Amino acid sequence: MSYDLSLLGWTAFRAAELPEGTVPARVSRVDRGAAEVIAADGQHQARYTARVRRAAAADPVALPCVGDWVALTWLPEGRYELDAVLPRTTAFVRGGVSRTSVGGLSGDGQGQVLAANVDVVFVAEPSMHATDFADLGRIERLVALAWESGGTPVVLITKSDLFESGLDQLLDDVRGTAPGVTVHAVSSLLGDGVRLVRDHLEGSRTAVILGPSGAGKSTLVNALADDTVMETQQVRAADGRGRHTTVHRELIPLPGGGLVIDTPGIRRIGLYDMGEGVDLVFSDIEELAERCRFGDCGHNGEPGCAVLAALERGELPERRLESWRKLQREAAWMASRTDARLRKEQQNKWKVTTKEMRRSGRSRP
Ligand SMILES: Nc1nc2c(ncn2[C@@H]2O[C@H](COP(=O)(O)OP(=O)(O)OP(=O)(O)O)[C@@H](O)[C@H]2O)c(=O)[nH]1
Ligand SMILES: [Zn+2]
Repeated sequence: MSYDLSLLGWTAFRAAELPEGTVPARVSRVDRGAAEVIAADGQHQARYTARVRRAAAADPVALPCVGDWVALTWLPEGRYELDAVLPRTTAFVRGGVSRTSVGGLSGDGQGQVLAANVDVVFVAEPSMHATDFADLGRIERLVALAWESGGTPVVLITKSDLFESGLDQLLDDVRGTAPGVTVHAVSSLLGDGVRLVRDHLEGSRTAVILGPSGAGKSTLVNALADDTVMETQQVRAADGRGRHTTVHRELIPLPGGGLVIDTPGIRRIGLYDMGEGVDLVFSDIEELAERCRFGDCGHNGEPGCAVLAALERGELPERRLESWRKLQREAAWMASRTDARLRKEQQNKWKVTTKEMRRSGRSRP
């Protein structure tokens, strides 16, 4: 079995970063100490070299993850080893690392990368969920997370067939919630909008689908694949003892081109790590805030507050201001945690430096 890597998203840009004498491959799944990879000559299980293990011990962000492009080296005994993770263009990180670490493979020693090199982030929110309508607050949060990853968010209002009338009104509200983000209505059941979704994957782009349980994510992947990938992805593979174990495929190539990454971690991803993502989602409020009389206006009744004025004029929904406040608090809390860690790291670094100086007989400058 051979693979055309360009269909998996391999580009000349990435090829330029491949170390000489190594073979490129994309990670389709990770296990402890090894990854399943797809190379041009087929699928392999590749163990990590000492170099990769050392880097990961120093910072878990350096661990290979689903979607990574990696460099393999061929061993004389006839198997590949995974020797390097190529720079990531985007990354979903759990645990307090921001975009600055993407590509540089450096973090604060706490992060874990859930998926890498994701181009498109579909935020799936059902038009109706049990007896509730689409949750605009959840869309805001997931769109913020999408921006934070470095990928491009696209909001999908799923199960659009459950909405009789008023779908256009709902889509308008959603567009107001996520300025500058493409919004589609999708019904996998009727096939409505599925082509629009597929168009975002043109050029072998990689996507994830975020959204609550029951949003119709699996059904959508099936619709994209024109068959039941999600059922058939429970492929049975013989393990070393000849037993059959169920292997869940996490990097799913679609027949029409493009890939979807679907891992338990990505399914559970919630509200970690929002910094600049919040500002992008709430660009309307940020713009208003710039017109407040005081630069440090808290929008709590200060004179000349443009935010509250917009609220009074009915131009800014109360709900939206409240979600913004909530996200601001969460982002501040996340930042305080990260700052505490950074301070500690700085201290440790300083300790090492002074120790080295003492050893070399120099005193502090
Ligand atoms: N009416 C309607 N129902 C749908 C549609 N898409 C999915 N469903 C139904 O919604 C339910 C949940 O769909 P799933 O695809 O399993 O949802 P999911 O997001 O993958 O859920 P988790 O696996 O729990 O994360 C199933 O009963 C589907 O049949 C749709 O377009 N319209
Ligand atoms: Zn104000």
